[in-house]
Amino acid sequence: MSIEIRQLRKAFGKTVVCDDLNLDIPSGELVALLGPSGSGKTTLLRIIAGLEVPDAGSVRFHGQDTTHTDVRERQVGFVFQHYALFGHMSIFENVAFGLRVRPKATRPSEAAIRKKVTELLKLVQLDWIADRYPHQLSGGQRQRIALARALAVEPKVLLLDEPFGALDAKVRKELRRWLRRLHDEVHVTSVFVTHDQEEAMEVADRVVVMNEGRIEQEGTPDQVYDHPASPFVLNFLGDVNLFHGRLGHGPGAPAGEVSYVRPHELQILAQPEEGSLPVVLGQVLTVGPNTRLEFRRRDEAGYVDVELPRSEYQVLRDSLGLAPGSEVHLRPRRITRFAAA
Ligand SMILES: Nc1ncnc2c1ncn2[C@@H]1O[C@H](COP(=O)(O)OP(=O)(O)OP(=O)(O)O)[C@@H](O)[C@H]1O
Repeated sequence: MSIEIRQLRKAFGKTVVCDDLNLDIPSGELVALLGPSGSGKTTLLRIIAGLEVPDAGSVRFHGQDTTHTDVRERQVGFVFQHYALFGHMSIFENVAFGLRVRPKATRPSEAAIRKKVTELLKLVQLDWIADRYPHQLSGGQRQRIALARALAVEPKVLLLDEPFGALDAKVRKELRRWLRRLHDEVHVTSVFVTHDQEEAMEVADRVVVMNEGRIEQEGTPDQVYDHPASPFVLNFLGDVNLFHGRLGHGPGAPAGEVSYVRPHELQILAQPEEGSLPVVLGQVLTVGPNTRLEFRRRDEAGYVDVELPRSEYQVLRDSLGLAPGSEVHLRPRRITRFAAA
C-alpha cells in the first residue's frame, strides 16, 4: 500500500505544524520521519493514521483519498513509545485482541486465531512467553509484543511513533536491527517517527528530514548524509565544523560562502599543504573506538574538532609527537559548501 501526501496543512492556533507537505511513500518501504522535537513528525503520523484531521490537503492510500475515512477503516497498525498492553490479559490474548473484537462475520475461527497468534509470536521471537502477563516482560519484550499485536490484524500500513524511545541505548540498538529484519520479512509499508539520526539511518529505506513543519529533504540514508540539501540537514545528521571564508580555496574565494567539514573528514599534517589550516591541539578525548581532538585555530577564529579511530590516533601521536599545545595543520578531505544565511 503506497501513501501519497499532497499539499497537507495543519496548524494549531498560530503554530503551523504541517506546512504544505508533499510526500510519496512507496509500497512496502520503511520510511523514517526524522527531525527535532516540535518539527511536526507526530502530527504528520497522526494525520496519516486518521487520528488528526488536516486543515487542507489530502492523504491517499494507493491512490484512494482517505482524508475523511474513519481511523478504523484505514487498516493501520500502531506502535507508540508507551504502548499500553492490557495488563489483565496474557501475552497471547493481547496479540489475539484485534482479531477477537472483529464483528462476527469477519472474525476468524478460534483455530485460525490460535494459528495466527502463534505465528506472530514466533515472528517476534517471543512464542515462549505466550502465557505470561505484560508486567512479567522487559520493556524491549513489551515493544516486540506491541508490534506483534499491531501486525495481527494485517494492517495495510504500520505506524510507529518513537517505538523504542523509552528503552535504554543497548536494547534500542538491538531492537532497531530486529525491526529492520522483521520488516524485510513482512514488507508492510511502515512509517517510523524518530528524533535519533542514527536510528533513522540504520533502520529506514528512506529518511524524511523535517524542520518546523516542512520537509527539508528526503532520500536514502546515503543520499541525505552524503548530499545534504541544506545546512539544517547537514547539522542534524551529525557533528560538523563550520568555516566562514576561504577554507580549501586559494585566494579570491567567493565571499558569502560557508564551508562545512565533518570531524572525520579532516587530516592532521605536520607541515602545511595547499588548503590546510594552522591549528594548536587542545583536548584529546578517547571514547570507545574513537578519539576526538579539539584544535584551536591559530588565526583565533574558533575551534575545530577532529575525530579518528583510536588506533590511527595512536600512530599519529607517536609519529608527530602530538600533545596538547602541538602546532599542526588540518586539511579537509571533503568540504560541503552553502551560501551564508
Ligand atoms: N493537539 C495539539 N494542540 C496544540 N498544539 C499541538 C498539538 N499537537 C501538537 N502541537 C504542537 O505542534 C508542534 C509539532 O508537534 P509534533 O508532536 O507534531 O512534533 P514532533 O516533531 O513529533 O515532536 P516530538 O518529537 O517532541 O514529539 C509542537 O509545537 C506542538 O506543541
